[in-house]
Amino acid sequence: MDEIAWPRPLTERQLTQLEQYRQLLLTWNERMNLTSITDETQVYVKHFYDSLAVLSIPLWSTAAKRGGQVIDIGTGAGFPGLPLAIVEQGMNFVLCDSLQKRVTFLEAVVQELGLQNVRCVHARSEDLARDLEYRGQFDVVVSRAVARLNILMELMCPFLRLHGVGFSYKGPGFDDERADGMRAAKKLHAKIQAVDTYTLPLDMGARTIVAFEQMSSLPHTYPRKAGIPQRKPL
Ligand SMILES: C[S@@+](CC[C@H](N)C(=O)[O-])C[C@H]1O[C@@H](n2cnc3c(N)ncnc32)[C@H](O)[C@@H]1O
Repeated sequence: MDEIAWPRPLTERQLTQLEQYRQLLLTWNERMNLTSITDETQVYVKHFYDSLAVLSIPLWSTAAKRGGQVIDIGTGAGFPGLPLAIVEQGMNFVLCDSLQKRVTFLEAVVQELGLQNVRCVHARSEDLARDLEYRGQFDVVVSRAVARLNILMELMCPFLRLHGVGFSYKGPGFDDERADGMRAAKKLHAKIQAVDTYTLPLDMGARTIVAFEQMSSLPHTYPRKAGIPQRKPL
């Protein structure tokens, strides 16, 4: 994909791993529902470039310097966590999804690409956040296309260490989520630190990443039981 100016220059090895990933995605997509995007250029732009867009946000580097533990909530076919793990091989990634078949696919990709820095976990994030091996253990939490911000923050914040940073990937229309997101942030002791809107290469649309920081420890009542954050958003 020569025509793409990546958020950071990629090595030949990273480009090869992305291409291997694309091919596995398309092959497995024939027998399970992983993505509706199958055109080569669109996979590169709407999945790979979009996943890596966070690398341009200064808070990513700050959080990465503090420590290298990252979790992706509702990763699906691996976005944004897996392209990030390919590029940030010095950081450790947990990819979490509640659907077993997607986790099986991710494990196959991780093995095929020989990635040493990725662990795949089959769980609902509300349950995983009660496990002390995961709760409050991450410098960075990422998530794309899982829920509205006020719901999502309740799923993401419990994984953050003090001053850890969450990055929520949104479509172009974030404005209607802003007020609800701010209200949820307050209850969760988090602060929205940056809202970064960017345009995908080749005019493939606008996207937004919302970055928030965990300012003090999260009340133990969060997250509420699985399903409640979605039914009764903060
Ligand atoms: C629309 S897909 C998005 C997948 C991927 N993040 C992307 O951007 O392509 C949402 C994914 O979140 C997962 N999911 C939804 N709620 C979840 C929860 N509470 N815990 C873990 N995974 C969840 C679903 O199984 C699904 O794979």
